[in-house]
Amino acid sequence: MLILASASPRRRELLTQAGLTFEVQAADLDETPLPDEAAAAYVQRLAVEKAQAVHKLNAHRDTPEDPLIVLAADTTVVVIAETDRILGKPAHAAEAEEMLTLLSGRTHAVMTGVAAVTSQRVCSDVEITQVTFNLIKPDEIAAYVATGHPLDKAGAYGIQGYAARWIPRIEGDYYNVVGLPIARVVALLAEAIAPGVK
Ligand SMILES: Cc1cn([C@H]2C[C@H](O)[C@@H](COP(=O)(O)OP(=O)(O)OP(=O)(O)O)O2)c(=O)[nH]c1=O
Repeated sequence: MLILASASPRRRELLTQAGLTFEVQAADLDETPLPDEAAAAYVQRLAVEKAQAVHKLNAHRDTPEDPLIVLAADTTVVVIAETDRILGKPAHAAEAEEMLTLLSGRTHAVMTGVAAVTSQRVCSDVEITQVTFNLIKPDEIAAYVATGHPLDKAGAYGIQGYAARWIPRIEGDYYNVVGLPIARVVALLAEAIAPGVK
């Protein structure tokens, strides 16, 4: 039995699109980075913690005939400078405007940590996609933030929506930017169920 430990409608859609059958049960965790935690380590740790929390709550449903496997992910936008700047979901409109101003006219990394947890093992990984933004005018940023769409998204934008008009290229997995690197997830699930079998 597969459980997706996520409240994200995008993750649900992508997993369905890839042909998997699953239940959904969101994990509720403190998402504060540890002091000096690198971005890749942070998203991987959160994905593992989400999957482990939901696995624990459902451990009684794990049987040899139908082993329980819990999948979780965490996506963050990272502006690489002297120190990584981690952009999670904006807390309010002013923070969304600040994030989009920072992303305007530069390339950033979108990192998604993914984890698959069974009673036997914890498998996890990080997928990274580089996303390039054109320069965005301040009035365009204000209008986009006013739509409300940036507020539930890491880095204050959704590549799958209106913001696509500012993104001339990406390098890497598109689905990773939307929140779930499908090909990586399918490989991770296979590894969690039967390690070493390709
Ligand atoms: C950069 C980007 C992020 N996002 C979304 C994906 C994630 O839903 C969200 C990042 O927040 P997350 O904390 O990774 O996920 P979540 O809180 O929505 O769901 P859960 O923790 O329960 O799994 O931002 C987009 O939809 N499009 C984008 O282009």
